[in-house]
Amino acid sequence: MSSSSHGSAVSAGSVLSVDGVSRWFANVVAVNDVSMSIGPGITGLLGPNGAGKSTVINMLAGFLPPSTGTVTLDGAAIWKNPDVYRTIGLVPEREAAYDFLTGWQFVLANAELHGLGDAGAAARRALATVEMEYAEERKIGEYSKGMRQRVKMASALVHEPAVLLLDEPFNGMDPRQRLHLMDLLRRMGAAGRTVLFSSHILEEVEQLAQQIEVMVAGRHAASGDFREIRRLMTDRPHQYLIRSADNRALASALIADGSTAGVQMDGDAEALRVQAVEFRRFTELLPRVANEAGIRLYEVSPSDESLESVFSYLVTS
Ligand SMILES: Nc1ncnc2c1ncn2[C@@H]1O[C@H](COP(=O)(O)OP(=O)(O)OP(=O)(O)O)[C@@H](O)[C@H]1O
Repeated sequence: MSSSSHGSAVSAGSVLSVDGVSRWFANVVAVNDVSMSIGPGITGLLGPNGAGKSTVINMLAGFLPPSTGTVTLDGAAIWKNPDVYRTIGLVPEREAAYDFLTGWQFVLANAELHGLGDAGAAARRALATVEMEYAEERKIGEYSKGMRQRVKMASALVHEPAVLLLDEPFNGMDPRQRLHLMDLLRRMGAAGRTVLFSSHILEEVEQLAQQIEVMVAGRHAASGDFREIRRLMTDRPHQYLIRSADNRALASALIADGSTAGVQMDGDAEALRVQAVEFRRFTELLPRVANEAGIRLYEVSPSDESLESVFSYLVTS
């Protein structure tokens, strides 16, 4: 189905605003003074597990009130505002336990819950959008992970919302299902919808999102397009583990050059741990210094490349 077939019901240009929002559960601060604005097109909410992504999405969907601050859609408070709910669709992370229903029954029930005039037509349209008509008579319990995701998506789309929120939608999907969903979300974004999806996988977000919001440990760590986020990540200091024919000589040559922030010897000079000041400069510097000193490099591997270390760099910088 082409995106233009949804066009009429989409009030293009919806903007979600999170202003000075914190949310705590007993003594756990899940979201800590976060402000962000999410406009039309596709935005990725990136962060490691426990960063507070689901909590933000649940507040944006009207499932959870903020403890302090405001969450609004086009200026209207979202919490306890049924008018706003009518323009928001949520694809939750958790699997709803409706395995005994067929895809058709599940999507139709959602259309009826929304009180849509012609619930049958709305359910048919939503199932066609996610290309699930072929399996609509089968029970959800028999669906693959990707099919479940699509049927959840259809039920979030029955009322043709201007805003679509998806919590970790690519979790557990195979590459083909992932491409299919990406294509679908791109069409939603191109039709003027405000699409926000969460993920802890940078590559996923890079491929799809024009705008990226990064969260770490409840805080808003960075915001921008993927080039800006990439730049923040590659400009940060990097640690490398290096083995060479003469680690001591290489250490002195690197220290003499002054472009490294620190050089440490591991064990009995079996390896070097080098703190590079800047990624690009270091990748040019290291082979040059080694070459000039006549030292053969055996191994150069990044030692702090985990996503968490990248995120914590962003959050402390
Ligand atoms: N209902 C709740 N009761 C108590 N603590 C909660 C609740 N919801 C979330 N938290 C806590 O808030 C923090 C943020 O959780 P949240 O689920 O929002 O993170 P997330 O980024 O979505 O992570 P994940 O990808 O693992 O779901 C975590 O420490 C979590 O344990």
